[in-house]
Amino acid sequence: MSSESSPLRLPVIDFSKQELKPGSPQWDSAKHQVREALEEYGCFEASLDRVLEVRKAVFGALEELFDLPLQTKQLYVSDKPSRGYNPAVSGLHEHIVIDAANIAENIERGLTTTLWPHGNISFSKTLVSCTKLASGLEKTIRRMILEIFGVEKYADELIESTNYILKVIKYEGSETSEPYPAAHFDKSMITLLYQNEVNGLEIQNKDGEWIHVNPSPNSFIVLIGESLNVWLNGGLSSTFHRVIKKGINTRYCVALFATPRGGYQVKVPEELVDDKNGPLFKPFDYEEFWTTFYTQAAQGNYGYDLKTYCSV
Ligand SMILES: O=C(O)CCC(=O)C(=O)O
Ligand SMILES: [Fe+2]
Repeated sequence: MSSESSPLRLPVIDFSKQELKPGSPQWDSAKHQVREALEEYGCFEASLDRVLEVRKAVFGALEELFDLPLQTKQLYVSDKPSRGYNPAVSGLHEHIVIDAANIAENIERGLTTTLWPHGNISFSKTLVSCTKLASGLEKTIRRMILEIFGVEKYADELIESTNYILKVIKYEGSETSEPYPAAHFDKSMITLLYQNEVNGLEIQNKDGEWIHVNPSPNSFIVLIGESLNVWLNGGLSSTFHRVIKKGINTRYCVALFATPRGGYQVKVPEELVDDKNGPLFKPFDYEEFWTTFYTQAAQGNYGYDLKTYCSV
């Protein structure tokens, strides 16, 4: 297995067309490309021209946010673990995680007025529009994937039981080549990433090669998480990825994790199970998994994964 970054480009699939409606020729063509990209790379770039209208504002807003004094950023707390403000890890990486970010109020009142008590309308508007674009795109992609597996009848139920978690990340300039985060699978169903011009993300293809991702300014990077892998009874691999940021420029990234909502039982559909292929996973509740995850982590087991948690 090579650990070198390869100059390969991820497939780019265009989602900009307004008439992208299920059943239309444009839809079927994009769906076909999604299938091929996932088979080959387990990942792709989804281009959405509308995001260019907010690009400058998004990274301006992130800069404004992370430039706030530490004491101000620390005011944004959450009663759920790993949500809220997380200070710089080894001085290089800090992030803020917002739960149920598709509800505008959680950004407008939950985040913005905590950080700017007198309000900051342009910050809220920018983050809300970016989240709207990303969650809309995620729904389209998820529906296509369900169609590919012939289980689209579950699309509404699955999408309605989604918690969209927004994570905004700053990677400080440094010359280190240590991966952070280290190689991992996301636990989400699908993750969408939108970054500034500073690269660093690498994804591993099915041959074990690390591909250095160099996305276009109008592209979201689409990753498959472990929840979707489990729900499809192992039918789709999740994307193994890491970040190695080189150079002194600051990298900003917006990550939208589409995760199952707590209280919803994620269960492999009966259509994906037959006499030959039994269910590989037991039904699970995403938030209960995290409770076990943190218990394991407290005992020193940091690599506990969702597939281990719910495998039959
Ligand atoms: O910054 C990135 O591009 C990816 C971050 C990531 O993988 C994560 O937060 O799970
Ligand atoms: Fe990740």
